[in-house]
Order: sequence, then structure tokens, then C-alpha cells
Amino acid sequence: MLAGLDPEQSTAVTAPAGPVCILAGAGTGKTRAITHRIAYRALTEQIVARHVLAVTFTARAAAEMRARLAALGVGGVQARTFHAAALRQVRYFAARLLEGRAMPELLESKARLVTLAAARAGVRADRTAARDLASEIEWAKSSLIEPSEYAVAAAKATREPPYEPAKVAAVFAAYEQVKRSNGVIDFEDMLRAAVWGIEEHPDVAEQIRAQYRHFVVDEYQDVNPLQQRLLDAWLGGRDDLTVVGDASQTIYSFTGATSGYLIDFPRLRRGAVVVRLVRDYRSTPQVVGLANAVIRQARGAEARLRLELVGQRPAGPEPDLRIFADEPAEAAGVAARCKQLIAAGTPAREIAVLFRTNAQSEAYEEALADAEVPYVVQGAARFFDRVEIRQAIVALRAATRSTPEDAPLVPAVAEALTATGWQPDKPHRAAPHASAGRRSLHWSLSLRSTRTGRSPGLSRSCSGGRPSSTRPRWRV
Ligand SMILES: Nc1ncnc2c1ncn2[C@@H]1O[C@H](COP(=O)(O)OP(=O)(O)OP(=O)(O)O)[C@@H](O)[C@H]1O
Repeated sequence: MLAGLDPEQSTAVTAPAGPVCILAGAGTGKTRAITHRIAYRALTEQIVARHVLAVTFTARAAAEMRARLAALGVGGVQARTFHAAALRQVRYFAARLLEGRAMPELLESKARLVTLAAARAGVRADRTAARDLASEIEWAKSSLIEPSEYAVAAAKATREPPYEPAKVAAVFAAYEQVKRSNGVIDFEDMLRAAVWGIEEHPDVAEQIRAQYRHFVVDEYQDVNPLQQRLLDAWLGGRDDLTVVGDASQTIYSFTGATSGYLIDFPRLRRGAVVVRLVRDYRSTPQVVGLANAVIRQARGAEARLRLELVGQRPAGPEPDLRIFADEPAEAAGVAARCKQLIAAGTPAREIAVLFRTNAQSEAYEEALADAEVPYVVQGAARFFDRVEIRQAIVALRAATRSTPEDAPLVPAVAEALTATGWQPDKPHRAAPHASAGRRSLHWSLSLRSTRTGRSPGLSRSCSGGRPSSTRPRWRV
């Protein structure tokens, strides 16, 4: 279990029961460290695997952790997100907590009810405004802030609310009422229900604490006050807690997450073992050096836990860091660079453009289409979940089936797409770059020919969306 670990990872893995804080930079093997720690303790019979609750940030990370533990021969560990763990707990204890009442339905998205609540509070909110209001409500609820406290708290946190704070507070209060009268709860309510179940029901608390005795929290720099409260409720004053995080990777502050819990962990948890993982196994020393140089600029509390990473891989080319004024300029710069590389002989398929969230693909797709650089969007399952994309795929399939062998496919595709409600001549964005994350019909597909059953060999890229006289509407 200890072979294949570096000295710092070994320290983390073998640290005794109690608070352990693993400060781990990107690519330093933190997943290896925490899975090995759980497995090592289980296999040396310090703990029983089914008493471990490992909380991850995403369902994908939870699945990864379970798979790695299974590969190490350890089953039975509960690896879940805060939401999944809370939902399971509330469902399990529903009969006791709800005293026979039905479990309320869980709202997948706040948007519809926020729009209703805004109307009730006398605030006119279009879709974008409703989304911004929903984010504000989410921030407040994750930060344990009630509607009556919102205005003061928002000012203190230097929020930039979409309306004046009193209006947001009114929408927030109305939202809570609308939700109650609709008999539904949102994700934050579910976490609150899990907290309330433990804090107010000693029998529930006892049963949960008997089940979960050892805790691991991944991405601890992005925990919000509501999640921390749930963690504290689970712990019930015990301290067998391993947290893993990197203050320099805090990315969810706008939703209420705070790296404060990670930063204060060594001070607040007596006897905490603190381990720093700084050997970066993923990137070349050149890339690691650039990352260090960027992170060195950090100021404030995060800077105290800053990690200086050491690249472990063979040397590679020097990366080129460029800074742009805004996202469209950055996307245009990336597209221009791609064009330049292709003109110099680099095959397009050897160029990758990476971005953090799927919503950002819009800016890049637009810039690449404008620069007439062929592209394929890959690995973004959610892209294919978009309503317009699902409609388009259905339409394309129908078109390939109904088009005669020798007829050009493209008009049939356009026709079929139009039948789905898409209007090629209608601009899809009033202000193209004003709202990051808005979806538009601007896409690229790689299709298998259903008519021949063969792969066409080249990807068919269609660009729709903003009509332009200089840009062909369809390219195949
Ligand atoms: N001690 C080690 N020796 C050699 N390679 C290692 C070691 N520890 C981790 N690695 C390699 O480093 C890479 C990152 O490991 P892992 O996925 O565990 O890291 P991580 O820190 O969880 O990653 P992330 O940056 O995504 O959070 C993997 O390819 C892993 O095999």
C-alpha cells in the first residue's frame, strides 16, 4: 500500500487517526494520497471501510474514488457529494423526520420559481435576470443568510447583486414562499434538512454518527458554510477528519464557498497533521514554473498556504502566457493562433483548446467559426444534452434517411432543422457576449453516416447562429 508513494504522500497515508490537512497542488497525487490513506487504514484494521464517508465535489470524482478504492481491494466506503450524501440521509430518515408527510419534490433548477417570485415582489426579470437572482439566492442560502439579513450581508461580502439589495431580498423572501406553497425544496433546503435532522433529532444523530466515524473531504477549499455546518453535524465533535485542498485553486467563492475553513484548519483543529504535496507528476517543469509564477502573485489569506510545486516530468517546451482584455478577445486570439499553426502545417486535429466550463465553448466556437477554423467540440457530454442539439441530431438523422443518395444533404438538413423551430435568419443573441453561459445554436457535430453505416471519415461541422454575409452558413 505504501509502495509507489512519495515521502509526503506516505506521511499523509500513515498519519494517525485525527485531523489531517493535506495541502495538495494540481497533479500532485492527492487522489492517490486519500484513497491510499483510506485503504491503508482499512487493510491495517485501524478502521472499517463502511464507516468512512468520503465527500467529493462532483459525482464523477466520487465514482473515481470508489473505482480507485475497489482497485486497492477496499469496498464499502461511501464516496458521495455533499448533496448526494444529504439526499440519501434525508430519504433514509424521511419517515421519522417528516412524520408521515410525503418527501417534497427536489427542484432541479430555481429559475422558474424565481421568475414567479420576482413577479410577486414586483420585479421584472427576464431569463438572464432570473438566473442572476437565482445565483444570489443560492449564495445567500449556502452562506446561511436569511432574506431579512441579505442586504447587510451582501454589502459586507461586496456582492454585486443584479438589483438593489432590498429588491433581491424581497424576491428571495417571495421565492421561499412560492417554494413552500408549491411543496418543493431546492438543493440548499435539502442540505439544511440533513443538518436539521441531526441537530434537532438526537436519535437520528446517534444513528448517523454510529454509521459514519471517519471523514474525508476533497476540494476542501471550496466548501461553503452550509456544507461545513453539515460536516460539523456529522462529526458531532469528533475529529477523525482528513481534508484535502489547495487554497490557490479556490474557484467557487461567488457561490458562497470559502477557503477560510481550509486556511484555519491547522489552527482550529488541535493536533492537526499538515502535509504539503508539492511534487507535480502531471506537467513539465516549464508548465509548473509558469503556474508557480502566476500563483506567486496571490495576496491575502490564500497566500499563506501557497504551494511552490516541483515538476517531476521531463523538460518540455516553454509555455507562452498571453493576457487579453476580455473573453471575446481571448477567444479571437486563440482562433488566430490556431489558424496560424494550421497555415504553418500543424494538422487541426493536433490542436486542443481547453476551457474550464462547457458554457465557455460558445465564445470559442464563435471565434473559430469567424476565423474559418474547423473544429470539433469533444468530451462535453452536456453539449449533446442541450435541447437544441438533441433536436438537431434527431433532425439530422431524419434528413440523412430521407435524402436521396445523390441529392445534396445540406438543404435537407437546414430544412429539417427549421422544422425543429430553429430559424437560421434570426439572430440568436441580442448581445452576443453580454451573458456568458447563454446557450445558442452554434455548434459542431461529428456524425456517423446513418445511410451508409460508415463513418464519413471527416467530421461534418455545421455553424449556425449569428448570420454573417461573409461566413457560409453551412460547412460540410
Ligand atoms: N508517487 C507518485 N509517483 C509517480 N506518479 C504519481 C505519484 N503520485 C501520483 N502520481 C501520478 O500523478 C498523476 C496525478 O495523480 P492523481 O490523479 O492522484 O492526482 P490529483 O492530485 O488527484 O490530481 P488533480 O490535479 O486532478 O486533483 C497521476 O497520473 C498519478 O499516476
